[in-house]
Amino acid sequence: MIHTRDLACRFADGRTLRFADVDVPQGGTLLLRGPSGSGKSTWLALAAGLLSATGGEMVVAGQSVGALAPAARDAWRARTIGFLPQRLLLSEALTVAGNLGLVFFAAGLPLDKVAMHHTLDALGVAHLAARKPARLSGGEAQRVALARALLLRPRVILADEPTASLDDAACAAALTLLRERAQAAGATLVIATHDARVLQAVPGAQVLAMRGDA
Ligand SMILES: Nc1ncnc2c1ncn2[C@@H]1O[C@H](COP(=O)(O)OP(=O)(O)OP(=O)(O)O)[C@@H](O)[C@H]1O
Repeated sequence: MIHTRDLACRFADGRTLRFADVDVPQGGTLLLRGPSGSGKSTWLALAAGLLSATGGEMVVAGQSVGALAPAARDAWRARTIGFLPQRLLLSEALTVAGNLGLVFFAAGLPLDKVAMHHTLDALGVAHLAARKPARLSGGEAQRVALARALLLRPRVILADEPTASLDDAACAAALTLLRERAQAAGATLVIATHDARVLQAVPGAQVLAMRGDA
């Protein structure tokens, strides 16, 4: 679940973004919509505890994010949030398995090779475990990044522009995959997008429309 009240973020230069309240039940889907610069990435960073709100409250998976001390926030994020960034940020120096292994390291958990295999297998990419990211297709790399986001069964999945630069067929496939996997895990799904196709492809989702009134 995600719940916000009077959420605001003031930057060092004095500009302030204010966000409308949301109440998303566990397992629900929220679309963050708005033009470039309207605050979608900022909202995601607040939800992940990567940025601190300067006003209001944000509760994610039962935790008031602002109430966590920085070190506790890192551990909480690693165990609670699955992040699918726009640029997938796979380490080119590591294999697919190595990239997934970093998730356990970040969460302070022992490596679980069985969970890694199951998660990759559920996304149809277990056979790529020994490959380096440079040898993956765009679609394969996105599945690997999604596997990395889902690995610890996060309560919340944050996806930043997951359909940017995808053609219509790939866009539909990516959204179906994202929703299916979120549903299977019972995770709350947040998709930040300015892609009009996403709104049609995710009927019934809550929408937070941002105007960018910084
Ligand atoms: N550190 C910062 N200091 C000052 N202003 C900032 C800072 N970070 C972001 N902003 C401003 O806040 C606004 C929202 O930025 P944000 O990246 O959240 O928008 P966005 O909707 O994700 O954009 P895009 O779709 O282009 O990624 C923009 O006007 C941006 O310039």
